[in-house]
Amino acid sequence: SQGPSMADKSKFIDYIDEALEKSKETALSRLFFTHQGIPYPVTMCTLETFQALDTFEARRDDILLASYPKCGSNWILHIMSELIFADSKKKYECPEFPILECGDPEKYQRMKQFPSPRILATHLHYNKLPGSIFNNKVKILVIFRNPKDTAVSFFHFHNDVPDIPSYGSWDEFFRQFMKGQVSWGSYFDFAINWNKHLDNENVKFILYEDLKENLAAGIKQIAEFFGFSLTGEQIQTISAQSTFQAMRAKAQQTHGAVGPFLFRKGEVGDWKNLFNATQNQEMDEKFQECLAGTVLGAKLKCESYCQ
Ligand SMILES: Nc1ncnc2c1ncn2[C@@H]1O[C@H](COP(=O)(O)O)[C@@H](OP(=O)(O)O)[C@H]1O
Ligand SMILES: CCc1ccc(OS(=O)(=O)O)cc1
Repeated sequence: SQGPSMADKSKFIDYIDEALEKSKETALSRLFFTHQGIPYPVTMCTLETFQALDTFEARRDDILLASYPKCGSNWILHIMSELIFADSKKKYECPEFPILECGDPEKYQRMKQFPSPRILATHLHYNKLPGSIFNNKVKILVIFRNPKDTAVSFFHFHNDVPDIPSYGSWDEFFRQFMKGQVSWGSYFDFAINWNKHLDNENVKFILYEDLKENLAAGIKQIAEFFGFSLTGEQIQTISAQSTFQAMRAKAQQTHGAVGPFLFRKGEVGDWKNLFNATQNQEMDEKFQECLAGTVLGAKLKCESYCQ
């Protein structure tokens, strides 16, 4: 690849290896701690880091990628680093674990030294982001995926990665997902919260399923939003390097032991393999209750992807 070499993600791999090591000793019943009403995994987040997050100093040219877990954050991270490489010819180094709220409390001090543009990923609800993001008018790309495939991907992540605490069954995971008793809380609360801000001038929405349908078109939109001017050929090159197959082939090299699980199947509609009719109806009703008639409800195109 001529790109920013995800092979140089050693910080990512180190951090994940450490989290997996902690996970080995963590039973599911002890996985979460609650902060401001939201459960987070103790293997990834700490109270001290949340407190330090208030001191994080955003920059106008930071790139914030916001998503609920399993909506494709590693995909978008890769695309962004390729875009930066194409624009600047400088390899994007990933100097910290990219999820803003994960890591040790000193990371925000270290981040002051990193060159712009910095790519920050987050699973936080809009109203939990540090104020400096808004004060500095950081551009935010929000990635959503239909809730049914998101739940199925989340379940597999827990139950397939050997060191991550498993759920007793899909039915058990589904119950907890619907109650919001999973890492980073309820998909639907996350969605309701972000829905109110999708029209903000610094916020751009992108749908996982749309990217799957037309990757080049999605990458072009992302490039335009962040002000990168790329040729059609550059967009095509990045598309070819960002397909599921291309990323999965390098997953171990780029993301370490967890790589093949982070790039598991990459399909739309996998939910049909696990949802039963009752679960399907329950999620449809929850969707209606939380998102019917909203901007986000329409943008998720559930009539195409969740029915
Ligand atoms: N290039 C790509 N194309 C399509 N899906 C991708 C992808 N890269 C990652 N994904 C999918 O995004 C999900 C992980 O999201 P995250 O990066 O936020 O943890 C996984 O879904 P599946 O478990 O359904 O395969 C993964 O396969
Ligand atoms: C161990 C629980 C866990 C860890 C990481 C998660 O999200 S992400 O893969 O880092 O996006 C979710 C749950």
